[in-house]
Amino acid sequence: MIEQKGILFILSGPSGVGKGTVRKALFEQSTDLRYSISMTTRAPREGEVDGVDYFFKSRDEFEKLITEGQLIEHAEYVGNYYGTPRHYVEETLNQGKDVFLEIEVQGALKVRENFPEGVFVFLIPPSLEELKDRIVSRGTETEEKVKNRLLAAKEEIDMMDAYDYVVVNDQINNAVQKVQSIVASEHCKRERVAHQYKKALEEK
Ligand SMILES: Nc1nc2c(ncn2[C@@H]2O[C@H](COP(=O)(O)OP(=O)(O)O)[C@@H](O)[C@H]2O)c(=O)[nH]1
Ligand SMILES: Nc1ncnc2c1ncn2[C@@H]1O[C@H](COP(=O)(O)OP(=O)(O)O)[C@@H](O)[C@H]1O
Repeated sequence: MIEQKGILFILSGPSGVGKGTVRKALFEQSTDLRYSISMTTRAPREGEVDGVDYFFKSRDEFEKLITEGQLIEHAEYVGNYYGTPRHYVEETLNQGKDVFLEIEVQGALKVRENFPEGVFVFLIPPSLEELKDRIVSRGTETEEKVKNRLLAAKEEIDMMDAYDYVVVNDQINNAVQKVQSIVASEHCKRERVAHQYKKALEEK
């Protein structure tokens, strides 16, 4: 048996850029990636299922998870906590399977501290005007909140340099294809297959 850890992929970017949309489209196609379902204190939206979209927690439960060190990272975002479960991510990577996180920017920067070998992908909008249109058309924010999110987005876009890859979300399918290319290219980079051949030859 060849022991090889899986790769941790992190998709991040400003609010409203389309992270959720791209992630869902990616997972609708066949992929070997394992999606890490986050914990949150936000209330479920219509149609959302506990354990599928998120693990929905009370604030007390969430704070307990933080103190127990059960989260790799957590962030407070628009009044709610969001966090990545440690056990699932570490266990899955140790089984040699790739894990995919879709999280906001503060959390992604924290993941980088613990998983420097992770692959960080930053999703950007084709333009700030387009980002504004997407946030407005989603219809989940008041005018004031749209303004705040755009201000935050400008600061977040400045953090682009901290990432390994930048993907422009012009068309969903283009963005999904680019993410898939990144996954493929990272596999080649780490020479998983080459490594396996080498090992197999050594064992002969
Ligand atoms: N830091 C962090 N952010 C997360 C996590 N899970 C989801 N998010 C981000 O939290 C933000 C809010 O998500 P959500 O409430 O589902 O609303 P959305 O804005 O419609 O995607 C999005 O930017 C998600 O990418 C997590 O585990 N940690
Ligand atoms: N490539 C795209 N072209 C047009 N609209 C998009 C695209 N990607 C996402 N959207 C729309 O933009 C809005 C924000 O997307 P969402 O996935 O909720 O963003 P995020 O998860 O980054 O906050 C949604 O209404 C979504 O349908």
